[in-house]
Amino acid sequence: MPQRFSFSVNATDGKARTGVISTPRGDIRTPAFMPVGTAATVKAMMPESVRATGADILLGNTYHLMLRPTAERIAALGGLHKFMNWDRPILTDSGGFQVMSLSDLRKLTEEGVTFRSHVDGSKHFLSPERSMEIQKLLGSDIVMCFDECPALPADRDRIASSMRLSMRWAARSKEAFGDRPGHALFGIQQGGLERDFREESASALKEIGFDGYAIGGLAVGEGQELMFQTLDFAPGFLPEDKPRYLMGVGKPDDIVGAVKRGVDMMDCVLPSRSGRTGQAWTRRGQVNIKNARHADDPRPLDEHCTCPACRNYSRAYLHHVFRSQEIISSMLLTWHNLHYFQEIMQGMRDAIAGGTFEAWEKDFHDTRALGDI
Ligand SMILES: O=c1[nH]cnc2c(CCNCC3CCCCC3)c3[nH]c(NCc4cccs4)nc3cc12
Ligand SMILES: [Zn+2]
Repeated sequence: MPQRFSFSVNATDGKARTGVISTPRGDIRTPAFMPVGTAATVKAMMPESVRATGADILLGNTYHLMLRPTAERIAALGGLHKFMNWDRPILTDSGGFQVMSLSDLRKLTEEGVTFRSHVDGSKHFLSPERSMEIQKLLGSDIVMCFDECPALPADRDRIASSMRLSMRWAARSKEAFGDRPGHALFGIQQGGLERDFREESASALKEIGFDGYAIGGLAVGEGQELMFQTLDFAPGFLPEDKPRYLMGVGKPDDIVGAVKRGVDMMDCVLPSRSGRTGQAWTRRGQVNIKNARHADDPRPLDEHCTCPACRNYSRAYLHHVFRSQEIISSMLLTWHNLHYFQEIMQGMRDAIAGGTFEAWEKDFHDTRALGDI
Protein backbone atom coordinates (compact mmCIF):
# COMPACT_ATOMS: atom_id res chain seq x y z
CA MET A 1 0.00 0.00 0.00
CA PRO A 2 1.70 3.24 -1.08
CA GLN A 3 2.41 5.71 1.72
CA ARG A 4 2.47 8.64 -0.74
CA PHE A 5 -0.03 10.38 -2.97
CA SER A 6 0.81 10.11 -6.68
CA PHE A 7 -0.89 10.39 -10.08
CA SER A 8 0.09 8.62 -13.28
CA VAL A 9 -1.53 9.14 -16.71
CA ASN A 10 -1.58 5.75 -18.46
CA ALA A 11 -3.12 6.76 -21.80
CA THR A 12 -4.48 9.79 -23.62
CA ASP A 13 -6.89 10.18 -26.54
CA GLY A 14 -7.03 13.78 -27.73
CA LYS A 15 -7.25 15.88 -24.58
CA ALA A 16 -8.88 13.02 -22.64
CA ARG A 17 -6.65 11.12 -20.15
CA THR A 18 -7.00 7.93 -18.18
CA GLY A 19 -4.80 7.05 -15.22
CA VAL A 20 -4.58 6.21 -11.54
CA ILE A 21 -4.27 8.31 -8.40
CA SER A 22 -2.48 6.20 -5.78
CA THR A 23 -3.22 7.00 -2.15
CA PRO A 24 -2.41 5.15 1.13
CA ARG A 25 -6.10 4.20 1.30
CA GLY A 26 -6.34 2.81 -2.23
CA ASP A 27 -6.21 3.67 -5.91
CA ILE A 28 -8.58 6.00 -7.74
CA ARG A 29 -9.12 5.16 -11.41
CA THR A 30 -9.46 8.26 -13.56
CA PRO A 31 -11.54 9.69 -15.07
CA ALA A 32 -13.39 9.27 -11.76
CA PHE A 33 -16.88 10.17 -10.61
CA MET A 34 -17.10 10.85 -6.87
CA PRO A 35 -20.45 10.20 -5.16
CA VAL A 36 -21.38 12.74 -2.51
CA GLY A 37 -21.61 11.54 1.08
CA THR A 38 -23.19 14.63 2.61
CA ALA A 39 -23.78 13.92 6.33
CA ALA A 40 -21.30 11.01 6.52
CA THR A 41 -23.52 8.90 4.34
CA VAL A 42 -24.33 8.56 0.67
CA LYS A 43 -28.05 8.89 1.24
CA ALA A 44 -30.04 5.63 0.96
CA MET A 45 -26.83 3.62 0.40
CA MET A 46 -24.69 1.41 2.62
CA PRO A 47 -20.95 2.04 2.04
CA GLU A 48 -20.49 -1.47 0.66
CA SER A 49 -23.23 -0.71 -1.87
CA VAL A 50 -21.47 2.49 -2.91
CA ARG A 51 -18.33 0.41 -3.45
CA ALA A 52 -20.32 -2.15 -5.44
CA THR A 53 -21.37 0.58 -7.90
CA GLY A 54 -17.65 1.01 -8.72
CA ALA A 55 -16.79 4.10 -6.69
CA ASP A 56 -13.12 4.36 -5.62
CA ILE A 57 -13.56 7.57 -3.63
CA LEU A 58 -16.41 9.57 -2.13
CA LEU A 59 -16.96 13.09 -0.92
CA GLY A 60 -17.37 14.21 2.67
CA ASN A 61 -19.17 17.46 3.39
CA THR A 62 -17.22 19.79 5.66
CA TYR A 63 -20.04 22.33 6.08
CA HIS A 64 -22.59 19.79 7.34
CA LEU A 65 -20.15 17.79 9.47
CA MET A 66 -18.68 20.86 11.19
CA LEU A 67 -22.18 21.83 12.29
CA ARG A 68 -23.32 18.31 13.20
CA PRO A 69 -21.83 16.22 14.81
CA THR A 70 -18.73 18.59 14.65
CA ALA A 71 -15.29 17.67 13.35
CA GLU A 72 -13.93 17.40 16.90
CA ARG A 73 -16.46 14.67 17.77
CA ILE A 74 -15.65 12.72 14.56
CA ALA A 75 -11.93 13.00 15.33
CA ALA A 76 -12.50 11.73 18.88
CA LEU A 77 -14.35 8.75 17.38
CA GLY A 78 -11.45 7.84 15.08
CA GLY A 79 -12.07 10.02 12.04
CA LEU A 80 -14.57 10.08 9.18
CA HIS A 81 -13.45 6.80 7.53
CA LYS A 82 -14.09 4.82 10.70
CA PHE A 83 -17.19 6.84 11.59
CA MET A 84 -18.93 6.11 8.27
CA ASN A 85 -17.32 2.70 7.64
CA TRP A 86 -15.64 3.69 4.36
CA ASP A 87 -11.94 2.76 4.34
CA ARG A 88 -11.13 3.98 0.83
CA PRO A 89 -10.17 7.57 -0.12
CA ILE A 90 -12.36 10.47 0.95
CA LEU A 91 -12.18 13.98 -0.53
CA THR A 92 -13.65 16.71 1.63
CA ASP A 93 -14.64 20.11 0.33
CA SER A 94 -13.53 23.22 2.23
CA GLY A 95 -17.03 24.17 3.40
CA GLY A 96 -16.82 27.55 1.68
CA PHE A 97 -19.12 26.85 -1.23
CA GLN A 98 -21.85 25.45 0.99
CA VAL A 99 -21.63 28.31 3.48
CA MET A 100 -22.35 30.69 0.62
CA SER A 101 -25.20 28.59 -0.74
CA LEU A 102 -26.81 27.15 2.42
CA SER A 103 -26.23 29.33 5.48
CA ASP A 104 -27.74 32.74 6.20
CA LEU A 105 -26.53 35.92 7.85
CA ARG A 106 -23.07 35.55 6.36
CA LYS A 107 -20.27 38.11 6.67
CA LEU A 108 -17.33 37.69 4.29
CA THR A 109 -14.02 39.47 4.93
CA GLU A 110 -10.37 38.96 3.94
CA GLU A 111 -10.05 36.89 7.12
CA GLY A 112 -12.86 34.45 6.32
CA VAL A 113 -16.62 33.98 6.65
CA THR A 114 -18.79 34.21 9.75
CA PHE A 115 -22.24 32.68 9.37
CA ARG A 116 -25.18 31.24 11.21
CA SER A 117 -25.94 27.52 11.00
CA HIS A 118 -28.98 26.59 8.92
CA VAL A 119 -29.50 23.80 11.50
CA ASP A 120 -29.89 25.79 14.73
CA GLY A 121 -28.85 29.38 13.99
CA SER A 122 -25.61 29.05 16.01
CA LYS A 123 -22.71 31.28 14.95
CA HIS A 124 -19.70 29.79 13.14
CA PHE A 125 -16.51 30.94 11.41
CA LEU A 126 -14.63 29.50 8.45
CA SER A 127 -11.26 30.60 7.13
CA PRO A 128 -8.46 28.87 5.22
CA GLU A 129 -6.87 27.98 8.56
CA ARG A 130 -10.07 26.74 10.24
CA SER A 131 -11.06 24.77 7.12
CA MET A 132 -7.67 23.01 7.05
CA GLU A 133 -8.05 22.19 10.75
CA ILE A 134 -11.56 20.76 10.23
CA GLN A 135 -10.53 18.67 7.21
CA LYS A 136 -7.54 17.35 9.17
CA LEU A 137 -9.81 16.41 12.09
CA LEU A 138 -12.07 14.56 9.66
CA GLY A 139 -9.02 12.70 8.36
CA SER A 140 -9.78 13.18 4.67
CA ASP A 141 -7.22 12.02 2.11
CA ILE A 142 -7.76 14.88 -0.35
CA VAL A 143 -8.25 18.31 1.20
CA MET A 144 -9.69 21.27 -0.75
CA CYS A 145 -8.46 24.84 -0.40
CA PHE A 146 -10.82 27.39 1.11
CA ASP A 147 -12.06 29.47 -1.82
CA GLU A 148 -14.82 31.78 -2.91
CA CYS A 149 -17.01 30.83 -5.86
CA PRO A 150 -18.63 33.97 -7.31
CA ALA A 151 -22.27 33.68 -8.38
CA LEU A 152 -22.74 34.18 -12.13
CA PRO A 153 -23.47 36.40 -13.95
CA ALA A 154 -20.81 38.73 -12.54
CA ASP A 155 -18.84 41.54 -14.18
CA ARG A 156 -15.13 41.18 -14.89
CA ASP A 157 -14.09 43.32 -11.91
CA ARG A 158 -16.08 41.12 -9.52
CA ILE A 159 -14.64 37.95 -11.11
CA ALA A 160 -11.08 39.30 -10.86
CA SER A 161 -11.32 40.49 -7.25
CA SER A 162 -13.02 37.26 -6.14
CA MET A 163 -10.39 35.14 -7.93
CA ARG A 164 -7.53 37.13 -6.36
CA LEU A 165 -9.09 36.69 -2.89
CA SER A 166 -9.29 32.94 -3.54
CA MET A 167 -5.62 32.91 -4.58
CA ARG A 168 -4.63 34.63 -1.32
CA TRP A 169 -6.77 32.08 0.51
CA ALA A 170 -5.07 29.28 -1.45
CA ALA A 171 -1.68 30.42 -0.16
CA ARG A 172 -3.02 30.55 3.42
CA SER A 173 -4.60 27.10 2.94
CA LYS A 174 -1.25 25.66 1.79
CA GLU A 175 0.55 27.30 4.73
CA ALA A 176 -1.99 25.93 7.23
CA PHE A 177 -2.08 22.46 5.61
CA GLY A 178 1.60 21.94 6.31
CA ASP A 179 3.49 18.82 5.27
CA ARG A 180 1.25 15.74 5.49
CA PRO A 181 2.71 12.75 3.57
CA GLY A 182 -0.02 10.55 2.10
CA HIS A 183 -2.52 13.39 2.23
CA ALA A 184 -3.13 15.74 -0.69
CA LEU A 185 -4.12 19.40 -0.93
CA PHE A 186 -5.88 20.57 -4.10
CA GLY A 187 -5.91 24.20 -5.23
CA ILE A 188 -9.02 25.59 -6.96
CA GLN A 189 -8.77 27.62 -10.16
CA GLN A 190 -11.21 30.50 -10.39
CA GLY A 191 -11.69 33.27 -12.97
CA GLY A 192 -15.24 32.75 -14.24
CA LEU A 193 -15.49 32.37 -18.02
CA GLU A 194 -12.53 34.73 -18.61
CA ARG A 195 -9.48 33.27 -20.35
CA ASP A 196 -7.03 35.81 -18.92
CA PHE A 197 -8.28 35.38 -15.32
CA ARG A 198 -8.24 31.56 -15.66
CA GLU A 199 -4.59 31.79 -16.78
CA GLU A 200 -3.71 34.22 -13.96
CA SER A 201 -5.37 31.92 -11.42
CA ALA A 202 -3.56 28.82 -12.75
CA SER A 203 -0.21 30.64 -12.60
CA ALA A 204 -0.84 31.71 -9.01
CA LEU A 205 -1.75 28.15 -8.00
CA LYS A 206 1.28 26.61 -9.78
CA GLU A 207 3.50 29.12 -7.98
CA ILE A 208 2.12 27.94 -4.63
CA GLY A 209 2.26 24.26 -5.67
CA PHE A 210 -0.49 21.68 -5.09
CA ASP A 211 -0.96 17.90 -5.36
CA GLY A 212 -3.97 18.43 -7.65
CA TYR A 213 -5.91 21.28 -9.20
CA ALA A 214 -9.66 21.81 -9.20
CA ILE A 215 -11.59 23.90 -11.70
CA GLY A 216 -14.06 25.92 -9.67
CA GLY A 217 -16.51 28.67 -10.54
CA LEU A 218 -18.38 26.61 -13.13
CA ALA A 219 -21.71 24.74 -13.16
CA VAL A 220 -23.19 27.73 -11.36
CA GLY A 221 -25.81 28.64 -13.95
CA GLU A 222 -23.71 29.54 -16.99
CA GLY A 223 -25.15 26.64 -18.99
CA GLN A 224 -23.40 23.77 -20.77
CA GLU A 225 -22.27 25.72 -23.83
CA LEU A 226 -20.45 28.41 -21.83
CA MET A 227 -19.06 25.76 -19.46
CA PHE A 228 -17.61 23.76 -22.37
CA GLN A 229 -16.32 26.97 -23.99
CA THR A 230 -14.41 27.69 -20.74
CA LEU A 231 -13.25 24.08 -20.48
CA ASP A 232 -11.81 24.43 -23.99
CA PHE A 233 -8.97 26.46 -22.40
CA ALA A 234 -9.11 26.37 -18.54
CA PRO A 235 -7.72 22.83 -17.92
CA GLY A 236 -4.82 23.50 -20.30
CA PHE A 237 -3.40 26.18 -17.97
CA LEU A 238 -3.07 23.56 -15.20
CA PRO A 239 -0.14 21.12 -14.82
CA GLU A 240 -0.50 18.08 -17.10
CA ASP A 241 0.96 15.67 -14.55
CA LYS A 242 -1.50 16.47 -11.76
CA PRO A 243 -5.18 15.49 -11.40
CA ARG A 244 -7.76 18.02 -12.61
CA TYR A 245 -11.05 18.06 -10.64
CA LEU A 246 -14.09 19.82 -12.11
CA MET A 247 -16.31 20.72 -9.17
CA GLY A 248 -20.05 20.06 -9.10
CA VAL A 249 -20.43 18.39 -12.51
CA GLY A 250 -22.81 17.03 -13.62
CA LYS A 251 -25.35 15.44 -15.93
CA PRO A 252 -24.01 12.49 -17.98
CA ASP A 253 -23.41 14.59 -21.09
CA ASP A 254 -21.66 17.30 -19.00
CA ILE A 255 -19.35 14.59 -17.61
CA VAL A 256 -18.51 13.21 -21.06
CA GLY A 257 -17.81 16.68 -22.46
CA ALA A 258 -15.59 17.54 -19.47
CA VAL A 259 -13.53 14.33 -19.76
CA LYS A 260 -13.15 15.03 -23.49
CA ARG A 261 -11.60 18.40 -22.54
CA GLY A 262 -9.05 16.94 -20.09
CA VAL A 263 -10.89 16.66 -16.75
CA ASP A 264 -9.94 13.70 -14.49
CA MET A 265 -12.34 13.92 -11.50
CA MET A 266 -15.88 15.18 -10.92
CA ASP A 267 -18.47 15.22 -8.13
CA CYS A 268 -22.20 15.83 -8.30
CA VAL A 269 -25.26 15.28 -6.09
CA LEU A 270 -27.35 14.58 -9.21
CA PRO A 271 -27.41 10.74 -9.32
CA SER A 272 -28.19 10.40 -5.61
CA ARG A 273 -30.48 13.42 -5.22
CA SER A 274 -32.47 12.73 -8.41
CA GLY A 275 -32.77 9.04 -7.44
CA ARG A 276 -34.75 10.12 -4.38
CA THR A 277 -37.08 12.17 -6.58
CA GLY A 278 -37.83 9.21 -8.86
CA GLN A 279 -35.51 10.27 -11.67
CA ALA A 280 -33.56 7.40 -13.23
CA TRP A 281 -30.68 8.09 -15.61
CA THR A 282 -30.26 5.48 -18.35
CA ARG A 283 -28.26 5.12 -21.54
CA ARG A 284 -31.44 6.12 -23.43
CA GLY A 285 -32.05 9.25 -21.37
CA GLN A 286 -34.03 10.05 -18.24
CA VAL A 287 -36.92 7.97 -16.92
CA ASN A 288 -39.29 9.56 -14.43
CA ILE A 289 -40.56 6.47 -12.64
CA LYS A 290 -43.45 8.50 -11.14
CA ASN A 291 -45.07 8.70 -14.58
CA ALA A 292 -48.24 6.57 -14.89
CA ARG A 293 -46.89 5.00 -18.13
CA HIS A 294 -44.72 2.72 -15.96
CA ALA A 295 -47.53 1.38 -13.73
CA ASP A 296 -47.98 -1.87 -15.69
CA ASP A 297 -44.56 -2.13 -17.30
CA PRO A 298 -42.94 -5.49 -16.44
CA ARG A 299 -39.58 -4.54 -18.00
CA PRO A 300 -36.56 -3.32 -16.02
CA LEU A 301 -35.48 0.33 -16.08
CA ASP A 302 -32.68 -0.58 -18.47
CA GLU A 303 -32.40 -4.13 -19.82
CA HIS A 304 -28.64 -3.69 -20.35
CA CYS A 305 -28.01 -2.61 -16.76
CA THR A 306 -26.61 -5.15 -14.26
CA CYS A 307 -27.49 -3.22 -11.08
CA PRO A 308 -29.80 -4.85 -8.45
CA ALA A 309 -32.71 -2.58 -9.42
CA CYS A 310 -32.55 -3.60 -13.10
CA ARG A 311 -31.74 -7.26 -12.42
CA ASN A 312 -34.52 -7.94 -9.91
CA TYR A 313 -37.33 -5.38 -10.26
CA SER A 314 -39.78 -4.14 -12.89
CA ARG A 315 -40.60 -0.55 -13.73
CA ALA A 316 -44.08 -1.33 -12.36
CA TYR A 317 -42.58 -2.21 -8.99
CA LEU A 318 -40.31 0.86 -8.94
CA HIS A 319 -43.32 3.01 -9.89
CA HIS A 320 -45.36 1.47 -7.06
CA VAL A 321 -42.75 1.85 -4.30
CA PHE A 322 -41.99 5.43 -5.38
CA ARG A 323 -45.68 6.37 -5.38
CA SER A 324 -46.02 4.66 -1.98
CA GLN A 325 -42.93 6.56 -0.73
CA GLU A 326 -41.34 3.30 0.38
CA ILE A 327 -37.71 3.60 1.51
CA ILE A 328 -36.64 0.89 -0.96
CA SER A 329 -37.54 3.31 -3.76
CA SER A 330 -34.68 5.66 -2.84
CA MET A 331 -32.35 2.70 -2.31
CA LEU A 332 -32.97 1.12 -5.71
CA LEU A 333 -33.04 4.31 -7.80
CA THR A 334 -29.93 5.72 -6.08
CA TRP A 335 -28.10 2.44 -6.59
CA HIS A 336 -29.09 2.35 -10.25
CA ASN A 337 -28.07 5.97 -10.90
CA LEU A 338 -24.68 5.64 -9.17
CA HIS A 339 -24.10 2.34 -11.01
CA TYR A 340 -24.95 4.01 -14.34
CA PHE A 341 -22.66 7.00 -13.68
CA GLN A 342 -19.80 4.63 -12.81
CA GLU A 343 -20.52 2.63 -15.95
CA ILE A 344 -20.08 5.81 -18.02
CA MET A 345 -16.72 6.42 -16.28
CA GLN A 346 -15.56 2.83 -16.91
CA GLY A 347 -16.65 3.13 -20.54
CA MET A 348 -14.59 6.29 -20.97
CA ARG A 349 -11.54 4.83 -19.17
CA ASP A 350 -11.61 1.84 -21.53
CA ALA A 351 -12.24 3.98 -24.61
CA ILE A 352 -9.38 6.38 -23.81
CA ALA A 353 -7.06 3.42 -23.11
CA GLY A 354 -8.07 1.90 -26.46
CA GLY A 355 -7.88 5.15 -28.43
CA THR A 356 -11.57 4.87 -29.29
CA PHE A 357 -12.98 7.79 -27.30
CA GLU A 358 -14.48 9.52 -30.34
CA ALA A 359 -16.43 6.38 -31.34
CA TRP A 360 -17.49 5.79 -27.74
CA GLU A 361 -18.76 9.39 -27.46
CA LYS A 362 -20.71 9.07 -30.73
CA ASP A 363 -22.38 5.88 -29.50
CA PHE A 364 -23.10 7.57 -26.14
CA HIS A 365 -24.93 10.46 -27.82
CA ASP A 366 -26.66 8.35 -30.51
CA THR A 367 -28.10 5.98 -27.89
CA ARG A 368 -29.40 8.85 -25.76
CA ALA A 369 -30.97 10.38 -28.86
CA LEU A 370 -33.13 7.24 -29.24
CA GLY A 371 -35.04 8.27 -26.12
CA ASP A 372 -36.60 5.94 -23.60
CA ILE A 373 -38.49 2.91 -24.86
O1 LIG B 1 -15.84 27.04 -7.25
C1 LIG B 1 -16.17 26.16 -6.44
N1 LIG B 1 -15.49 26.00 -5.29
C2 LIG B 1 -15.84 25.06 -4.38
N2 LIG B 1 -16.86 24.22 -4.56
C3 LIG B 1 -17.61 24.31 -5.70
C4 LIG B 1 -18.73 23.45 -5.86
C5 LIG B 1 -19.09 22.40 -4.83
C6 LIG B 1 -18.66 21.02 -5.35
N3 LIG B 1 -19.36 19.94 -4.63
C7 LIG B 1 -19.09 19.90 -3.20
C8 LIG B 1 -19.95 18.86 -2.52
C9 LIG B 1 -19.46 18.68 -1.12
C10 LIG B 1 -20.29 17.66 -0.37
C11 LIG B 1 -21.77 18.01 -0.39
C12 LIG B 1 -22.29 18.28 -1.78
C13 LIG B 1 -21.43 19.25 -2.57
C14 LIG B 1 -19.50 23.60 -7.01
N4 LIG B 1 -20.65 22.96 -7.39
C15 LIG B 1 -21.00 23.51 -8.58
N5 LIG B 1 -22.11 23.16 -9.28
C16 LIG B 1 -23.10 22.25 -8.72
C17 LIG B 1 -23.98 22.98 -7.75
C18 LIG B 1 -24.49 22.48 -6.62
C19 LIG B 1 -25.29 23.41 -5.92
C20 LIG B 1 -25.38 24.63 -6.54
S1 LIG B 1 -24.44 24.60 -7.99
N6 LIG B 1 -20.14 24.45 -8.98
C21 LIG B 1 -19.19 24.53 -8.00
C22 LIG B 1 -18.08 25.37 -7.86
C23 LIG B 1 -17.30 25.27 -6.69
ZN1 LIG C 1 -29.77 -0.37 -13.25
